[in-house]
Amino acid sequence: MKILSASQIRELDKLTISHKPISSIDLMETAACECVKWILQNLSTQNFTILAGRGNNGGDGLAIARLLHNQGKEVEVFWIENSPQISIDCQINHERLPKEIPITLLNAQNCNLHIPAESVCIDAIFGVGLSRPLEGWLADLLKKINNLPNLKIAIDIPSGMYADQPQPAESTIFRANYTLTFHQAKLNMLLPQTGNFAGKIAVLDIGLLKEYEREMPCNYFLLSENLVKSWYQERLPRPIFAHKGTFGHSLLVAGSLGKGGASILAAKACLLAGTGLLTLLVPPCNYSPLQTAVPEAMLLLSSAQNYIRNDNHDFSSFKAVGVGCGIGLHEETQVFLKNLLQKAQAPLVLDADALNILAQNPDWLSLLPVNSILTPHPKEFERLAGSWQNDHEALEKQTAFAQKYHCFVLFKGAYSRIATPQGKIFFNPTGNPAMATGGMGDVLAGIITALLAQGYSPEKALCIGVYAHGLAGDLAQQKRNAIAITPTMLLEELPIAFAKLSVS
Ligand SMILES: NC(=O)C1=CN([C@@H]2O[C@H](COP(=O)(O)OP(=O)(O)OC[C@H]3O[C@@H](n4cnc5c(N)ncnc54)[C@H](OP(=O)(O)O)[C@@H]3O)[C@@H](O)[C@H]2O)[C@@H](O)CC1
Ligand SMILES: Nc1ncnc2c1ncn2[C@@H]1O[C@H](COP(=O)(O)OP(=O)(O)O)[C@@H](O)[C@H]1O
Ligand SMILES: [K+]
Repeated sequence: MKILSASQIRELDKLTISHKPISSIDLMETAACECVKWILQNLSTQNFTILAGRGNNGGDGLAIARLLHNQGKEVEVFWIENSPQISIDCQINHERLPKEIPITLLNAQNCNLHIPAESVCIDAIFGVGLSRPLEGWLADLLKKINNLPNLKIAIDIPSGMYADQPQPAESTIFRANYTLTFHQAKLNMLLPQTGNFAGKIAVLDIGLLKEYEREMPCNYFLLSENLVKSWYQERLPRPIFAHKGTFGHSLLVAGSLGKGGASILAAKACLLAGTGLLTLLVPPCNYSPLQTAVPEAMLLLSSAQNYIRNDNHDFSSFKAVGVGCGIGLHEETQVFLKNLLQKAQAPLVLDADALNILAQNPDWLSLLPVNSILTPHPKEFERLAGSWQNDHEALEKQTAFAQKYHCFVLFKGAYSRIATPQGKIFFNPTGNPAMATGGMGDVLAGIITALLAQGYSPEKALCIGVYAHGLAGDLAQQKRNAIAITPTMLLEELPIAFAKLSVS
């Protein structure tokens, strides 16, 4: 699914209104109905406080107030005089508001509000029409509301957040628990500096015409379950006469003294993600735990006791190579990596210390085989590509890096994003904060390597792997409503995540 800019969304709104038999006021009604449907399905609360502006986002808010009132909910409205202009559809919805709903006008002179603690606070002040940062009494009002303990829901986008522009530092933004957004998530909701303000995102379909969307140029996409399923199922069902050789032989180069766990996690993930055969190149110090924890894996041993060195092993039979989890930065390990980059015949996944070694030897980036996959977390990416002032600059750096070195760059975190050498960015919707525990990335590197070994293209292996990893993380988190999950808990759910992707 495309992540359009605010101006493209407005254009799509207009095209829908002019080509579909629907007026703008009816489109607003649809949007409000979808919000109310979501609220009734997800919350049992009786009281609602609506903060409405004077643009179309405010119009949505006033329509939501009416529809909630019609459902027997206790509703009160604060109408915020942010501008002398009132949009036509907002005015119509103001006139449609039942008299029983108390409405208070808030402006610079009168900006006191009291919201009962049990009331859900709905933000319909500004939508994608925000044209400048919030200032003065409006900014103060939002700060005051942000400090209240009430459950908060933003309509379309939290007020004060730009949809797709760099957010000025120190901006005041409504801090939502949930954002009910129309048609698609907006770019800034998926980026670390602004995304926290959106809370959990629910995308509501309001029937904007998809055929016009197809024509709109766009480099940003959100991975959808359907797309990932269709890619994953390209190599399913497994043939009846399949054998272990059918699904590729993976090599994982992982581990060092004190980091043997990384190789175990990556190895287990690689096996569960379906590699036919697995070999690990490890230092002898990790030998016994690995043989015990992962008896399915074959081992090649480094000639150095505690780290990996360049021993001129023959890697020609491997279909995919994952390198980096827990390998450390020993100079001989660095020589090994350089040699691997020069001789690699199979697609490569570079994670963790393989990336840190590259950051220490930037000349070697030119040795990266075309279409290699790099999986940095933000700190690792900063070491590779330099620091950034804001999320949009980080996005540009990620895109430029992938294009310059003709590689795939996964920038990990919430809404992990994948940059392709062609300049596209895919955001991943699965995963959750309970996954912020050490070793999660090792599991992911093992999964992606296994998918490459099975013959998926680097782009598809990466997208499927990231989506399935997050899905397994969601299943593990939901099972126990856990605040934190371990990589081992995620591994238990991995077969279920892949099973979900196997059915249409
Ligand atoms: N048919 C449709 O199109 C549909 C649209 N839908 C809804 O419309 C929303 C977009 O509506 P919108 O374009 O009217 O803009 P909106 O965000 O309400 O605000 C504009 C107003 O705010 C003002 N303003 C801006 N910044 C300000 C600031 N910092 N401080 C103070 N004022 C500021 C600005 O004033 P101005 O910049 O002109 O001074 C103007 O008055 C969209 O998010 C969705 O919720 C749905 O109903 C589906 C159908
Ligand atoms: N808040 C979050 N939401 C979604 N996914 C997360 C979150 N925090 C961490 N993850 C995922 O967990 C993994 C962490 O990887 P990484 O930082 O490399 O871990 P490690 O180096 O400990 O193995 C990434 O795939 C990341 O996307
Ligand atoms: K809003």
